[in-house]
Amino acid sequence: MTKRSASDGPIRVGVIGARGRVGAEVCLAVDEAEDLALVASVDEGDALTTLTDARAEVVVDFTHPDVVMDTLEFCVANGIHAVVGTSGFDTARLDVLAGWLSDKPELGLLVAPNFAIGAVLSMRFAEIAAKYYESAEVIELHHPRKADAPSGTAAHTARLITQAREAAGMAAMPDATTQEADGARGNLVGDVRVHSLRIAGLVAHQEVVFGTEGETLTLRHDSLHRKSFMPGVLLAVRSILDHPGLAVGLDKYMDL
Ligand SMILES: NC(=O)C1=CN([C@@H]2O[C@H](COP(=O)(O)OP(=O)(O)OC[C@H]3O[C@@H](n4cnc5c(N)ncnc54)[C@H](OP(=O)(O)O)[C@@H]3O)[C@@H](O)[C@H]2O)C=CC1
Ligand SMILES: O=C(O)C1=N[C@H](C(=O)O)C[C@H](O)C1
Repeated sequence: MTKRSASDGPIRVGVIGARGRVGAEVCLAVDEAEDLALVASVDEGDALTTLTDARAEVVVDFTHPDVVMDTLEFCVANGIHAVVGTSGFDTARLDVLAGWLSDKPELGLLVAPNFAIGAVLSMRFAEIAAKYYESAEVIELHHPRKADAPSGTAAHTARLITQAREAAGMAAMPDATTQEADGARGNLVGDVRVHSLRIAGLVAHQEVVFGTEGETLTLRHDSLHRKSFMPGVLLAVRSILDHPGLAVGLDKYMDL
């Protein structure tokens, strides 16, 4: 793959999930950006060859956890960089992606649990705070049409906190619960309890609650509109050509 230069013109972008809640916003944002060209809009029922026919250089995927892996296999096989917002990535899936990329080291593949800049910062702040507090739990609140629980952002946040606590050699969190109704204490991701709310009228929100003797710290982020994800998506599309390999989290493309 030869290096791209400014004289090559706008970056050719394909959007997958283009008629969805987030994908439709991505199409608008790409269309409005002078340095980007929306060359393909793909949704359920459309052939992925639409992307290769349109010579897309970068795809942005906001679809569904059940379909995203097949799409990414197609992109990697066809040398298309991928910016992925779709949730549902666990370690096993990330390992599969890394395996595919081993034959295509020049390709960039970003899996970002959340593109809102405040959410990225909030995850970083949670990672920093983790070693100072005995207790930490995550509450994520989303619109009721969301397919997956817990959210990708909450799972990623919980893993970051778990890793930071492990690195600091912290003891288990205090919790005297011995009798528990199913789900009452949430879902355990790593060492962290995650509680998922689905409420009509909401978009995407998260609180991370830390506590220790005599004080608590609450980190809260609110996406009030899906436009909140667009600056991060555009940053990723513009950066991915210079970031070969698999990256998890938009922070990998930021100066954090
Ligand atoms: N990382 C981030 O910052 C964010 C991530 N997300 C994640 O993005 C994903 C999409 O969210 P959202 O936009 O709300 O969901 P939507 O259901 O509104 O959009 C998904 C779109 O993908 C389409 N689709 C389904 N299957 C395919 C397929 N095989 N090929 C192409 N398109 C397909 C759907 O079509 P149809 O409706 O006909 O099935 C729909 O138009 C979710 O996993 C969500 O968690 C959401 C917001 C931010
Ligand atoms: O489905 C959503 O809406 C969102 N999904 C992502 C997630 O699972 O974390 C990102 C954001 O929370 C919105």
